[in-house]
Amino acid sequence: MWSLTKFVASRLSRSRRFFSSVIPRPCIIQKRGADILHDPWINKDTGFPLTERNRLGLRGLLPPRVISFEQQYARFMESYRSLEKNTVSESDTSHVALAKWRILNRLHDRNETLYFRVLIDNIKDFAPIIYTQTVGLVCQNYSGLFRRPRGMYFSAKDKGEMMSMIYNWPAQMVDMIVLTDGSRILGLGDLGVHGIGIPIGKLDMYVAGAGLNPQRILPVMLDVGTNNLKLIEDPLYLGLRQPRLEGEEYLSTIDEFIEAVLTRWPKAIVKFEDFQMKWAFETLKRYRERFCMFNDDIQGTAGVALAGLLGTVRAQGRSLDDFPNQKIVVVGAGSAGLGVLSMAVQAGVRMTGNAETAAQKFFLLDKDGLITKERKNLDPAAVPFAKDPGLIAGLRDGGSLLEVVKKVKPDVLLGLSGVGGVFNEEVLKALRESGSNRPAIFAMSNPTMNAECTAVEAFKHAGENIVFASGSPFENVQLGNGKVGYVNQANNMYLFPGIGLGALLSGACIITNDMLQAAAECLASYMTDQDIEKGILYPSINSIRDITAKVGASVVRAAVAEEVAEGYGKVDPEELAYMSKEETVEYVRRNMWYPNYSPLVQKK
Ligand SMILES: NC(=O)c1ccc[n+]([C@@H]2O[C@H](COP(=O)([O-])OP(=O)(O)OC[C@H]3O[C@@H](n4cnc5c(N)ncnc54)[C@H](O)[C@@H]3O)[C@@H](O)[C@H]2O)c1
Ligand SMILES: O=C(O)C[C@H](O)C(=O)O
Ligand SMILES: [Mg+2]
Repeated sequence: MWSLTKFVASRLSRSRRFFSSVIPRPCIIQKRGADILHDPWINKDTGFPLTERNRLGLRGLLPPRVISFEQQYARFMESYRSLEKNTVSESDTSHVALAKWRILNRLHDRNETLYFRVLIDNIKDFAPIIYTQTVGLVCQNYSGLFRRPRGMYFSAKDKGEMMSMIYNWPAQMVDMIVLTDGSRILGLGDLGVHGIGIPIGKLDMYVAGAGLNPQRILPVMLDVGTNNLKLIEDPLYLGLRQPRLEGEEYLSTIDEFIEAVLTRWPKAIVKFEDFQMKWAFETLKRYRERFCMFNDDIQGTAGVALAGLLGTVRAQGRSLDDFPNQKIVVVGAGSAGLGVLSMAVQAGVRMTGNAETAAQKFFLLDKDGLITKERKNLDPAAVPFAKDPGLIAGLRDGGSLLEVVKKVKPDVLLGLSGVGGVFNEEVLKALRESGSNRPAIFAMSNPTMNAECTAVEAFKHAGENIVFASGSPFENVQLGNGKVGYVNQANNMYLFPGIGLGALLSGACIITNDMLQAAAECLASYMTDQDIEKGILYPSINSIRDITAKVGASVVRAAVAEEVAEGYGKVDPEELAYMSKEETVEYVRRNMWYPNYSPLVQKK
């Protein structure tokens, strides 16, 4: 029972926590001298004050002048901006993007505090470089760019050794692991060990967007081989040059890794990222009831898309209850497309109470065209969305996207196919004729070249009245006469930070559908009617910490309501349950790490 004494004690302990987060906490270290300068977690470069230089054996190892954090920051930004200015006329955009990534990565390797501060303050400019889209290019060129390892690598050759290997990670605690096997990196296919760039980029977004402590995150590559022949034949390829493990061999390798992780850090959250569809679904089914994990491509994407679809209904001037009447054509029946449809159906069922009709207005296509009940060898996950061919006259199994758009006359066209340009001029013009008062286009495939269409193409061919969202960033489109076609970035980056932080701070033992649903609904309700009328479905990424505080709090509250919250640190589930909505947001906000130089104290 919740007692008054406990209540007062909890308030006191909360205020103690509050004060301790304002006064910089000392960081206890065991290193000394040059070792400190080579450790990006604690290095301050020329920012070490003289007292610390004396105490830590740094005197003489640095130029004599002490440069303040603000000066270091300004100096970095100046060199970054001058690179930008000097390359503005270069036609090779990928060369410029990689140069920008390199300059940020060098800082990341040297001084994490400064790196994360510049990232947080300039997230809108830097997210497209350290995350989607440049991260795709980085993965494609990984062997050439590799200088210094980051994260951990477990391979098929490490079977039997993973339990001891996990103890090689230098940090005592890990809160969040992002794991990939490199088999479906963005829309770029199997990139093998080069896919490590994705967990690194995602975790950078966790630190910037959710305030996870960078000393408690771990990017992991599970190298089970690659089926990309070009990589296997490349003598400089850094991964295993063998075909991917399959079947039981594959699953037992993942099992071994998971067991090792949970033995060392039983409360770590594991986010699965960019696994090919069969393993994405299989591992989610295998693990989701056993420990705190989620699949970002299936579940994070679904929440962001659902928030955008609900925003679209509002942008069309309809009531939210009208959502189940939206005709939605989804192109791509993979992990992301099926994840989106499943969550949209769950939302429809909640609104109508009718499971039979909830999927009726949703149409699904894969590389072989429209999926109907006549489809042979249909993946079980796609079965609920297979249409009766007689539903609309002229619809047939394998029907092309153009045929489907002409016959169905959808309100929404949503692409998660990984194929650039499939929303071509004809398709977009057919959507314009659909009769929807404000059709929406979600070209969600990444990176930019894999987007189903560009923003300019969408506004040009489907009309100026559309709502547009893409997975990778595009500039807003100038429509003439001062009118602007707004571009939204429908990317799971809006939700995974909040899902992860909410799971961590509630101490959830698993991540439930209700927690994911709460996250999506929170994001959907973030936007004002004025923004939505303009076609703005998602907030600016500049507000990512505020979004994450609210999303994270809704995840915490859902975890408590479902009784899967076990508490975090000294905050027990009862205390979580007692918090009001606002207090929960405050609790999440207060637990976000923020980059400041801490006084370093050497352990004797
Ligand atoms: N914006 C986001 O937040 C987000 C999130 C997850 C995935 N994605 C992107 O979505 C894409 C797909 O990811 P996934 O995990 O579902 O991949 P997947 O490989 O599991 O599925 C791809 C699907 O597209 C279908 N397809 C291929 N060519 C097609 C064509 N010409 N027409 C219609 N369908 C076609 C395939 O049959 C398959 O069903 C990737 O580009 C990925 O980057 C974006
Ligand atoms: O990585 C992204 O930008 C989103 C998504 O997880 C993807 O796989 O494309
Ligand atoms: Mg992904």
